[in-house]
Amino acid sequence: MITILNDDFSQLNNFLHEKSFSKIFILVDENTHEYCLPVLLGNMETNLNFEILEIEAGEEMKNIQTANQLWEILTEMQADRKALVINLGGGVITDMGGFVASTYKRGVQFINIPTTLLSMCDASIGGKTGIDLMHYKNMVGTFAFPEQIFIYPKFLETLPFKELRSGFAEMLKHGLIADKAHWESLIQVHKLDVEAVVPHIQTSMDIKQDVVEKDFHERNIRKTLNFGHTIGHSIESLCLSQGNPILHGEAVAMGMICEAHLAYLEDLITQQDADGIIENIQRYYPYLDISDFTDESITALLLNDKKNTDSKINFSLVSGIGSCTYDHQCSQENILKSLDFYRKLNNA
Ligand SMILES: NC(=O)c1ccc[n+]([C@@H]2O[C@H](COP(=O)([O-])OP(=O)(O)OC[C@H]3O[C@@H](n4cnc5c(N)ncnc54)[C@H](O)[C@@H]3O)[C@@H](O)[C@H]2O)c1
Ligand SMILES: O=C(O)C(=O)C[C@@H](O)[C@H](O)[C@H](O)COP(=O)(O)O
Ligand SMILES: [Zn+2]
Repeated sequence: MITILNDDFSQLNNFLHEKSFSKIFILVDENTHEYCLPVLLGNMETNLNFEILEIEAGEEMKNIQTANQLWEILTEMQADRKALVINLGGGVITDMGGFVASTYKRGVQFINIPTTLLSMCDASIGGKTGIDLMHYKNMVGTFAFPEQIFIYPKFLETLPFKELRSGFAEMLKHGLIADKAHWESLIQVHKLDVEAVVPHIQTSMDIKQDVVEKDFHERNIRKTLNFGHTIGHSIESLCLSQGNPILHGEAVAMGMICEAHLAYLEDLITQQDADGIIENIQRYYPYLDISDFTDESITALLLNDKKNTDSKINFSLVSGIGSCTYDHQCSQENILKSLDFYRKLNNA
């Protein structure tokens, strides 16, 4: 269940009163510790004891070493099965905290309080938890629903612009795969800021939730939420492995450009639709330099995508503005052409 919090956090306090948790563990990173934890603690009313678990910020932390440290801390603090983990942060915190909670003692309850646009609209919803493995994205994880998701849009007021723009990419994705009207209202945003995006959060949340309700375990339609991610994740992984991470939404924006062109090459959309998608994404996202990455290095990562079957790369590709296919196998020639298309945009 998703609740938009009032300024007094009463819905969160009611939730804490109604359930009989033994203790609370609040997971934050250094930034959400500074900007969001004081707001939470200033409004949280509970007689339960709580501990703060802090990790460094960034995708580089979303790995087994951090998970292990958190499992060890929970053990040392004698967290029992009635403990509650509160994930207060962006997608790194909700992915990591959900993973740690859903595996510790075979699962303790957790709630998500997302603090980035990306985690409000996407990462905190849907129960995909996980960590990266050898820079491969989200390779180890669980499907585990949070008990509740509490959204407090005012957290966005301290979010850096690049992070806001990163989250906007997942919102654009929601429009492209499922709701043309959402896409069309998003591309009316000329100045990307908190005021402009907040009115659109609910629609994005609804699209994500609706897809997840139909296919929690990603056996079919949930794969559409991966539009832009097949190529996007491979570039995100390569940047991460070079010690030069890019933001998830930046990778998804780049991936959506390649995959929109790929959808055109595969006769799924018209050139006009492909161009419209690409030009609009380019309005918000600067060109991402992929000149360091060879076709071979990108293909090697594509071959390990989680959607693959029988050693075949299965793409989720838009089939119009507001609709999306999945399990679409493309010719190798077209995949490479789509990368080449992106490289040439640098000089266009
Ligand atoms: N599980 C899913 O369904 C799902 C969906 C989309 C993305 N993801 C994952 O989410 C992650 C990206 O999430 P993200 O973009 O939220 O990144 P993030 O968690 O790294 O947060 C981005 C940055 O913003 C800071 N921050 C967070 N809230 C803040 C606030 N209110 N004010 C100031 N600074 C703040 C963080 O400390 C961090 O530096 C990736 O690992 C991606 O794979 C998961
Ligand atoms: O919820 C989903 O399903 C998604 O695919 C949402 C994506 O935006 C998100 O990045 C997710 O973490 C990707 O999952 P993965 O299974 O491709 O790692
Ligand atoms: Zn994503």
